[in-house]
Amino acid sequence: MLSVLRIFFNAKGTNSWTVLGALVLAGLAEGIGVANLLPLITIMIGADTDASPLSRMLIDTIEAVGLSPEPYVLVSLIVLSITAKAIFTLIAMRHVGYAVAEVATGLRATLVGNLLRGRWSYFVTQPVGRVANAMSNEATRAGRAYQIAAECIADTIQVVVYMIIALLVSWQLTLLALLGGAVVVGLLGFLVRTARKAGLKQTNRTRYMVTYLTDVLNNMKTLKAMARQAAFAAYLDKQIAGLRKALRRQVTSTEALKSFQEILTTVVMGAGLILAIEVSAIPPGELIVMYVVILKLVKNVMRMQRQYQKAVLSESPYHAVEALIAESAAAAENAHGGAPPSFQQGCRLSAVSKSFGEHQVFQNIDLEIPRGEITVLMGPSGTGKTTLADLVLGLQDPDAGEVLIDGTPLSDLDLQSWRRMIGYVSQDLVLFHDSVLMNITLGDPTISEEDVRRALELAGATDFVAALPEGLSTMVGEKGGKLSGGQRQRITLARALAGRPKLLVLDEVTSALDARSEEELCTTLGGLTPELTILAITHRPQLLTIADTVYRVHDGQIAKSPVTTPSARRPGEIETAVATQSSS
Ligand SMILES: Nc1ncnc2c1ncn2[C@@H]1O[C@H](COP(=O)(O)OP(=O)(O)OP(=O)(O)O)[C@@H](O)[C@H]1O
Repeated sequence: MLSVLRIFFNAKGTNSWTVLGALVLAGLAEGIGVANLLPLITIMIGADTDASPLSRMLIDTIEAVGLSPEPYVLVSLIVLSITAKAIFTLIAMRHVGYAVAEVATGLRATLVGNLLRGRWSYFVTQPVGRVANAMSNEATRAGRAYQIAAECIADTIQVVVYMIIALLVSWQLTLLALLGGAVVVGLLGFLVRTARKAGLKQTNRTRYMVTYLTDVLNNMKTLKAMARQAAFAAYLDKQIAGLRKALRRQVTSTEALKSFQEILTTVVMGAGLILAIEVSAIPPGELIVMYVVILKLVKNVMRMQRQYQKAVLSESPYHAVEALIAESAAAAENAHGGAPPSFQQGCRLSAVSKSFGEHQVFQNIDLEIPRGEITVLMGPSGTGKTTLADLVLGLQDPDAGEVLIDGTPLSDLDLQSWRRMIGYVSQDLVLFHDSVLMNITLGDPTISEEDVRRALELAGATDFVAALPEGLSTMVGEKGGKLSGGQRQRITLARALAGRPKLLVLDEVTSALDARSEEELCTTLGGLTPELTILAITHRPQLLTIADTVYRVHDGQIAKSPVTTPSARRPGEIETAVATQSSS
């Protein structure tokens, strides 16, 4: 029950105290209505109204407000009370309705915010499918969990109200009824536990399945090309079978609870009635009212248990989203200073060391990226070139040493402003499933169509974009699948240039281009300096022809490669440099 209360009171964007207040008022109103049945029935059967303390108390109250305890007064009171109960319940559930939407959207908004603020190192450990599942399926179920928690609490309040009324009529019979109820609840408790397990299984299986499916879809071309779908399909079938079993268990356990409750309640109530008639000396009027009250009480206890079963069934998605929110909040990017960045001299890495776990990528390295020049990083695969770029972008933090921008540590600068000064082309040629235009502006309203056309021109993409069926509005397909690798590369370069950056960071920007396009692009890039500063990572020789400085990354160290500036370059120098790096 604690977990249900936690969901009810902790869910953000809800007005749980108002809901609780309205539910308590609804419970009280219903209590007054039902309690008035006692004097009504007592009068109707001509029994002594003084026989029960509750009956006497109600009649005294009615007389104290100047009314007489006539049947029409009592019936009117019952009608008024039940109407009030319905209105208060409606008020509570209207709030719950709003809250359900708030919980589902609030969880999503918090999760998105946390993920966007998260460290890159955290993000790369997160399967996309897990996040997608949390955003869609789990958040929706979590919103519903709030509603069920509220309904469960409403039922609990009603149980308490009926218990008080029953106690006022006969505490002995009430205790007997509660004992019977507790036996039924206890006997059927295993069905609640089964439902909880089935709910958890559904949540976990769905998460695994969506995560796995996302990976399969991302790699569909490779799987199809080599006809390797069979193993993946078998794994998915297994997960689907597990999910089917969990869903079947949920329905079976909820239906079984309902049916067993009905049987056991009838037995307990029957036994209780016989006991009351045979053993107790309760007057008939009171006995009828008592039966009505206790029947209601037991029914409410049973409904409360069914509602509780539903609540535990739906608590796992709520907790799953909460766990992801807490995890992503803890993985927020380190707080940086708020100093505005400038880029007049350039960027420098000073005595930087960086490890991933036990694996030391760099130890005490220095690197200069002077403003207005082209700095190229080369070296064998896996030696840390991308990690170096990530340090400059602030996506990774150094373990020791500093990244300095115009002499100021990056940790003192406003990181977002620094990144707004950068144009970045990543190694992955993945585009958004959207138009060419959207893929270039990334939704930034400050980038004009003029900026886009200029960027396309610089990236050598104007002609092929113009030839697309709908030009800039052409949809590029999933991950840009309707474009060739080279075309995607030009779009990503245009995207990097569209925001008129001060520093361009290019990770293997020519890898998908043919020799002629690569040469053309290098000429274009050479022409962008000195207005623009370029840090480029490459395995290919062409970029070296325009480089001012070439660094070779190797064995945790970085060294200036003996390649001179373009103007002083000797024949064969580039070929030697490339041969040295690929032989490492
Ligand atoms: N987030 C990470 N967690 C753990 N290890 C990582 C992470 N990122 C990179 N590495 C490791 O750090 C090393 C350097 O990786 P990096 O991607 O920087 O190499 P690279 O020189 O750019 O390689 P390539 O030329 O193949 O792109 C590799 O051994 C890699 O496995």
